[in-house]
Amino acid sequence: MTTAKQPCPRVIFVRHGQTEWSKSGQHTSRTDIDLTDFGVKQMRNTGKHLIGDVHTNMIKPKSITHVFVSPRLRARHTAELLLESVDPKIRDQIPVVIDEDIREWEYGDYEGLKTAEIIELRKSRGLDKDLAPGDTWNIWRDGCEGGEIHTDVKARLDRFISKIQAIHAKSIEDQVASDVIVIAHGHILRCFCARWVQRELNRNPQLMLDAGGVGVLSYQHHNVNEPAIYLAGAFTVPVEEEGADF
Ligand SMILES: O=C(COP(=O)(O)O)[C@@H](O)[C@H](O)[C@H](O)[C@H](O)COP(=O)(O)O
Repeated sequence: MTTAKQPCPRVIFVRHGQTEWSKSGQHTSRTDIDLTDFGVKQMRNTGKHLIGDVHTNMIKPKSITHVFVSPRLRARHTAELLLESVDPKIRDQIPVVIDEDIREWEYGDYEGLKTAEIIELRKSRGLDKDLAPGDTWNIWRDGCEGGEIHTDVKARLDRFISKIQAIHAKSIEDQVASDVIVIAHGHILRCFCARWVQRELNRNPQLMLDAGGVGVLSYQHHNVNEPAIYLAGAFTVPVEEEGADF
């Protein structure tokens, strides 16, 4: 731990922009669909506001130490759009890593289905008949047939989080700013936030994230052993006089 006045390392996570299936509510994991035209506009605009050198930009390009991206096209396209307005001399120095550990929860047999359709499918297969009245399929508790259950997701996310925390530990030691950007999907990013603060994934962590949504994780007391969800993370006004440029 250090008391130096470097900004505390952060993870800025972004769910990819709108797709036809995020719009319709179909479960999308391996299906490699692209953003809609609106999704493209959404993420280009988010990039301009989020990343830049004026005080209203939350992320300064030089502080970006890594960008981790899900292998799916909608996430990779979002990454390109977010970084589009960064000076190419800086952008070319930023490691952009495609990482399988942050791919979407594998939905298996439920790929492409809406929640109501999954409930019907399971009923037709004789599943869930012992549930209490009003209770239905719940991905957290029940997982996905032919896909992943919460323990699979937990294992890969814990590995992913260790990679980020090693980058951040080094940046604290070197007393340099470090923003890691993670671009992925609805379920996996909610799981990622839950695991960041050591919550189990066998129940709904009750977090919301729309397509195009942005959130921030960091550490209390500038200490990688104290990961925290940064509730005011997206507020762009500097919180201390030092380093403020207005
Ligand atoms: O497919 C999902 C996320 O993938 P991506 O669009 O690549 O981020 C899921 O999050 C579904 O979009 C979502 O769970 C589904 O629409 C069910 O919604 P709900 O029944 O309201 O939880």
